[in-house]
Amino acid sequence: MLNAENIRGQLGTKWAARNLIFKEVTESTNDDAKVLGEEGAPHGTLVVADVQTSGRGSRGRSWETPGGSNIAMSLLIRPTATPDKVSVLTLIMGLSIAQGVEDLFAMNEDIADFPQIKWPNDVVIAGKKICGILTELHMNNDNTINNVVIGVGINANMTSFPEEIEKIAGSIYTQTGFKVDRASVVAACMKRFEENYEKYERTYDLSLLKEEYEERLINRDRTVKILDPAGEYEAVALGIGNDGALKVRVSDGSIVDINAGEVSVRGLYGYV
Ligand SMILES: Nc1ncnc2c1ncn2[C@@H]1O[C@H](COP(=O)(O)OP(=O)(O)OP(=O)(O)O)[C@@H](O)[C@H]1O
Ligand SMILES: O=C(O)CCCC[C@@H]1SC[C@@H]2NC(=O)N[C@@H]21
Repeated sequence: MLNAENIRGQLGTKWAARNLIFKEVTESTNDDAKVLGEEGAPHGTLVVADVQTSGRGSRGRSWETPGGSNIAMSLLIRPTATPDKVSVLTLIMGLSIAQGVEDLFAMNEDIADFPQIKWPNDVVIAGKKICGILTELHMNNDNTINNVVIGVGINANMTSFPEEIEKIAGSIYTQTGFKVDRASVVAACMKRFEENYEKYERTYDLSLLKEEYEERLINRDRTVKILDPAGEYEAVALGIGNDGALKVRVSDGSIVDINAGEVSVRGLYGYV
């Protein structure tokens, strides 16, 4: 069962999620974390909800978190870095979720498909997205960072999806056949995030995490379609840079950096 007591009981972290706020129902945990940030909540504060009624996705889209089966959570971080070093945190969270979910299944030989990452931060199991991440930066008036809210929606045990997302979305359960204890998922992912964040803090980039990220990069060595507002083109994904950009080889043979934001990346024959 997803509640504060069960999460706390399994939490092996020093600071991540140590200040834990659990809500049965909320509009958006990203908005809750933003308010807590304004009120001075500490680094590592985590808001978790069972039901989210106005969940926000990327590009102004909505995000479904029906009760009883999924996880909506937002982690408040207070990085002592400049704003240009913050965008990699969203990739670091994607990596942490993939690792945390895998940790739960590490001993289970029946599970063939372990979590991968579709750049920049969608966590994918057996070709379907089981997690989306929405990171929001909150600044002070003097252009320094006040806090960063990393919002994570994990489809844990959900079995039916709205028609519009049926082809793309799945849950840990639909993709592995195993029902997961949501409190364990939260604890495992927070543990991984804490370890990864401490590596990030040594360089403020991905140099110490790039290899682990690239091992899970589903786009690697594949031809992808780059959906640039200026036009679509195909390229071969090679890996990532320390700044989180996707490195691709374009048709003239040169290597180009793709930055997350305006640009989307798709497989040639579908989502991945
Ligand atoms: N629980 C859910 N699981 C998966 N997708 C969901 C869920 N709820 C809503 N969605 C929506 O499904 C769509 C998934 O789209 P998709 O992952 O392809 O795009 P994206 O990652 O937001 O952006 P990009 O175009 O950069 O890939 C989004 O519109 C997302 O908001
Ligand atoms: O579209 C995406 O892929 C990103 C989805 C992010 C959803 C999470 S759920 C918890 C947090 N609160 C929100 O309103 N959105 C994020």
